[in-house]
Amino acid sequence: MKTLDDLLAEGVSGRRVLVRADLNVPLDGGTITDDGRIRASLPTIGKLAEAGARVVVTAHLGRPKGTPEPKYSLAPVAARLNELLDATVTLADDVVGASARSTVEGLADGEVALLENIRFDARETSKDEAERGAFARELAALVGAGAGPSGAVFVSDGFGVVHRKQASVYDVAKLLPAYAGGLVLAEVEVLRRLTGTPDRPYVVVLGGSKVSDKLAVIESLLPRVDKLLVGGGMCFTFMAAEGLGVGSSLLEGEMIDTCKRLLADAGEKIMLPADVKMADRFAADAVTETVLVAEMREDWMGLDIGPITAERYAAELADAGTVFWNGPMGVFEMAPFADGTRVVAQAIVDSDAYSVVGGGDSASAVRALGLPEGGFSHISTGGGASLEFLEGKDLPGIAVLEGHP
Ligand SMILES: Nc1ncnc2c1ncn2[C@@H]1O[C@H](COP(=O)(O)OP(=O)(O)O)[C@@H](O)[C@H]1O
Ligand SMILES: O=C(OP(=O)(O)O)[C@H](O)COP(=O)(O)O
Repeated sequence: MKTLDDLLAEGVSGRRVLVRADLNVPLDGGTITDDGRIRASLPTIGKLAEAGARVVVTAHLGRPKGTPEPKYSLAPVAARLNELLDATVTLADDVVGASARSTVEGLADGEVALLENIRFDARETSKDEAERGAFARELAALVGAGAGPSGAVFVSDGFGVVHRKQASVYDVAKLLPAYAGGLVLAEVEVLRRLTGTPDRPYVVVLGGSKVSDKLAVIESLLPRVDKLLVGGGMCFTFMAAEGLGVGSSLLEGEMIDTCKRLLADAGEKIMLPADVKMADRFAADAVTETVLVAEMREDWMGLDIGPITAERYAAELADAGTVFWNGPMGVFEMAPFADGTRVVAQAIVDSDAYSVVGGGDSASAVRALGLPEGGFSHISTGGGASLEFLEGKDLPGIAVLEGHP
């Protein structure tokens, strides 16, 4: 795999470099509530700009449906990048259209362009390879796909998206000389430690809201771990599989049978909540009640694990040798539903385990709840990406850099 250092050694002055970054930060309206992913992307973009490259950054924000939507504009991200980088950053109004072309054309050496949200074009995430390929060709053409030592190149630095077989992550890497960025390399190096022979017990904590993505990972992860603690939006599909009513909590109906099978196969390995904090609506000032899981209210939703559960999970974590945590235990962004995440995160900090936290929102929770970042061995920018890496899977965005897509 060729790396950013190889590219810098070749020389990038005056060359156009397309960088795929993961700048998918949490927003409250137009305000970035945690800029961790932007900061994590600075070294690669900064080194390229400093070396005189004309840097074209591409990234996504949220999950728009393949058309421009103002609330998913990268404008707040461009503004933050401008503040943090020692280089001028210009945001194009579109992805590969007239604005993108003129912005890229207008770049001087050492300047940075940010293309609008790459997911404003439906071809980015298409399952149809030909469609994705056509889009990737437009992206490559934008930076001018000329071969040779002065030609355009691609740097893959969005670790949080390397598990996605998408045009700007995967297909474009086949069209331009492709290099692994510093962030991707650093993340992979740390996570390798967890795929080798992790210190036991190896405890994985799973929560968050990307339920179907993550349920799919559990099957291959289970044989590798000693305990799986489930919380967040993840737990209700398991509870439904146990025959419990979960009210209007997050539920992945199509995965109930999978959860039944996982529970039957895993025995004691999977731990589920004993109690849940429910709310009458999804709001910080909702009416709340903490109930045992057998007593969940029909028209209410579970927005946090309860205190009995949090203490049980904390006790498991206290003795762990290795911990991987992805996904908040509740809707920590609203104070009444932050306790479960706080208790679990604090237990990880207090343990002597080698601990990795992964995911945009999980990392943001660590900072928002005031936990010491140094209390974790590593804070990864990727949740789904690190989970799939730990499964032992070949991630498309990395395999393509290694030349065996
Ligand atoms: N019980 C729940 N119901 C709905 N959403 C939840 C629940 N628990 C946690 N969440 C939400 O999950 C989101 C994070 O999920 P996810 O994207 O999977 O995590 P990460 O970004 O760390 O990988 C948070 O914004 C949080 O509000
Ligand atoms: O936020 C992300 O992943 P994560 O929530 O698993 O950490 C990445 O930006 C990938 O986003 P996606 O899951 O919409 O492809």
